[in-house]
Amino acid sequence: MALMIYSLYGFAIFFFVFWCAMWLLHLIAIFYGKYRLHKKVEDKPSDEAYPGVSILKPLMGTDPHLISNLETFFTMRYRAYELLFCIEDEKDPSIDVIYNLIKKYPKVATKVFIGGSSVGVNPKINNMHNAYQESVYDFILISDSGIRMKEDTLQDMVNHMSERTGIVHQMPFTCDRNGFAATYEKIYFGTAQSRMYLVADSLRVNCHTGMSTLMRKCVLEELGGIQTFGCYLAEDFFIAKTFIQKGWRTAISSQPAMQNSGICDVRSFQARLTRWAKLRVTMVPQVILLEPLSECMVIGACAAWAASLLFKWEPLVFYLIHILVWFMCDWILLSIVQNGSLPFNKFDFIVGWLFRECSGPYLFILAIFDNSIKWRNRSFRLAWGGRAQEIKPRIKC
Ligand SMILES: CCCCCCCC/C=C\CCCCCCCC(=O)N[C@@H](CO)[C@H](O)/C=C/CCCCCCCCCCCCC
Ligand SMILES: O=c1ccn([C@@H]2O[C@H](COP(=O)(O)OP(=O)(O)O[C@H]3OC[C@@H](O)[C@H](O)[C@H]3O)[C@@H](O)[C@H]2O)c(=O)[nH]1
Repeated sequence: MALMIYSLYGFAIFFFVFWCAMWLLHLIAIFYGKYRLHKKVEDKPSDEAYPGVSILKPLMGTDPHLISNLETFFTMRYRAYELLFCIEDEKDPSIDVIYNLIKKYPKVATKVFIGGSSVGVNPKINNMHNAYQESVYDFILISDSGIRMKEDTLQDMVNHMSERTGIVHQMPFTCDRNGFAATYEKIYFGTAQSRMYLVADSLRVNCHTGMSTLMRKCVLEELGGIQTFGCYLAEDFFIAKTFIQKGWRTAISSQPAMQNSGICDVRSFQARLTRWAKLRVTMVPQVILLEPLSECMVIGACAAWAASLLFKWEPLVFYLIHILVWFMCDWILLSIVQNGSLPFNKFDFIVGWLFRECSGPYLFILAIFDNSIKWRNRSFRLAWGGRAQEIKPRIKC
């Protein structure tokens, strides 16, 4: 009996301390976000201070926004860069889009690589490998198909590349788009994910997401090139992990990554979140406990129970106040990340936020109990540690 009482009190203290720590994370994210994001992009004294950058654009299929997203790479204000388009399938409709843009902007240095190679399991690495080998500059920017750049985004990223920094990445966020799915995506990236991303970056914890990331090529070369990471689906996490082990720093840039895919629906976004959660679970198994506990609805319920046991506080009142204050912190953080007016009103935010908060733990549970992953047109099985194996690999002619 005594053991049971001690255990109950032990759990209650653990939940209450975890709950307090989550408020600390909220505060760190808000202050760090305000300090770090959306700073004016400074000009270095001379143009020569800006190194050349080889930009790898892995493409697969088109969407209604692809042409305008890609066009932003042709109109960047940056001294020396080359655009290396990578397409695996020679019948891919994105090829026409690229050639039209190349015709429109003949002064921009571009190359097109069709066919990919087979250096590992990760199809994005396979797609980019030939372009990586042909890249001529000392810095590599890997940029996913749905990313939009401002004129000064590349300059902003390079400005954050200090002597000790090996990787500068953009914190994932989204462009303004219409509809509930777009609201849901913006709320997810601007609240739950930004909170962890900003805290992780401020504490120098590896949170590198590879959708828009600038790297030193010499370090990649020392590690054997991008093909070294082809055995992982989450190549981004392992690249940053290895850079850090070699003594390099990673940093986020001041502008977040503006994702602007023309395909925006709740189901495919949830499939993407579940895929990412599966990757995190196999790479860092501690998240099986940490992630659900860091969710508003879950930690709120645990802390309400703990507070009623430890301090005899009314649990329902505690829970409702907890949700309200969490909601307000998220609104503040989202406003900081957006840095301007939001494309939806407060009612849309309430609905989108409640949907995100209630569905988050459910999606995570789905991810834990299934180690198979579908990414675009391929399926994989994940093993502990993060290595992946393709299920029924497609035969390439
Ligand atoms: C009181 C402590 C609470 C700690 C809660 C920890 C919850 C950790 C959750 C997320 C960490 C940030 C993840 C951001 C990236 C998410 C997107 C993603 O999954 N991208 C993958 C695909 O591109 C990519 O491969 C993943 C990269 C990062 C993986 C990070 C693993 C989690 C590390 C957790 C360590 C604790 C962090 C504590 C920070 C306060
Ligand atoms: O089979 C594929 C799949 C994807 N890709 C390319 O890889 C990029 C990212 O693909 P998606 O948008 O489907 O996927 P995500 O946004 O979820 O990717 C993210 O998660 C997994 C990590 O490995 C990636 O680095 C990260 O960008 C795109 O540019 C896409 O064209 C391929 O080239 N081949």
